[in-house]
Amino acid sequence: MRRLLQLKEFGVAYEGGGDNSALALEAVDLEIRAGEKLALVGESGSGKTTLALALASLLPSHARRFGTMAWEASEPRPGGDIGFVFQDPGGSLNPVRPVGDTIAEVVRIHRHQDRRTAMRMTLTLLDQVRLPDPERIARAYPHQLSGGQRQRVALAAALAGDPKILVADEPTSALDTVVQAAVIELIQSLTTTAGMTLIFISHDIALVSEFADRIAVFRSGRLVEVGTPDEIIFAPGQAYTRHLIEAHRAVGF
Ligand SMILES: Nc1ncnc2c1ncn2[C@@H]1O[C@H](COP(=O)(O)OP(=O)(O)OP(=O)(O)O)[C@@H](O)[C@H]1O
Repeated sequence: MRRLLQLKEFGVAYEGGGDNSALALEAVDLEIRAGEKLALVGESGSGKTTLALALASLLPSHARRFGTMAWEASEPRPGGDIGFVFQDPGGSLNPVRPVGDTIAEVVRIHRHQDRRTAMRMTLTLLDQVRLPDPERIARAYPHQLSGGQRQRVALAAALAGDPKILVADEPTSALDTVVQAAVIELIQSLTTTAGMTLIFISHDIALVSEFADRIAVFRSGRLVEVGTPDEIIFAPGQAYTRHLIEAHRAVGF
């Protein structure tokens, strides 16, 4: 697989008041490959979201980056080259606009289309994320949709810019198990078909081992280990990874 990006000694610190400059990521060496499904796992606060935001150049202004992040091609544009799906789909949908308008705006801006074409492409996107009756969904406001429908709409909005990379940050943790499985299957098949790189953030190592090409395990801002699901699940090299797996076995994995 072609290399997309190389991180070397990469880190991020959020600068607070006084000496409170907290290291959210530290000394990360990681290669990301074009078209792979890379899962970032680790407990809350381990730096997964910080890494995703850094990749998309979306870190807040009080964050300081160090080390190197070298893209093979030109640095991607957030919203266009990189699409984001968050845990709470409400965050990427405007509560006072029909969802179709939100998606169509992304199509207009990033695919340079006129209004009419953008709306037609929006209906196609809603169909691709397997929402029945796209016309009706496009006219709906976010609060009129179920959690699973909202997450599919958020996925359509993330795909609207025709991204090369899709970052999904705990996209299913607010959904029930059945809907969760369907949304994951959808993300997986859409990214595979499009040859898109998927960066999937989760604290659930069992969940990601079902579909990821590689799993990167983070703890306290450091990359603990990275490998294929077989390597990570059946031959973890680090005690922390074993602990994450045991924690899942304890609840029936
Ligand atoms: N905007 C911010 N300003 C200051 N500190 C932050 C900010 N965002 C994150 N942090 C801190 O950086 C560290 C890493 O947080 P991050 O959100 O990247 O972790 P995470 O692994 O994605 O966690 P979670 O699974 O809970 O989303 C944490 O200590 C967090 O408190």
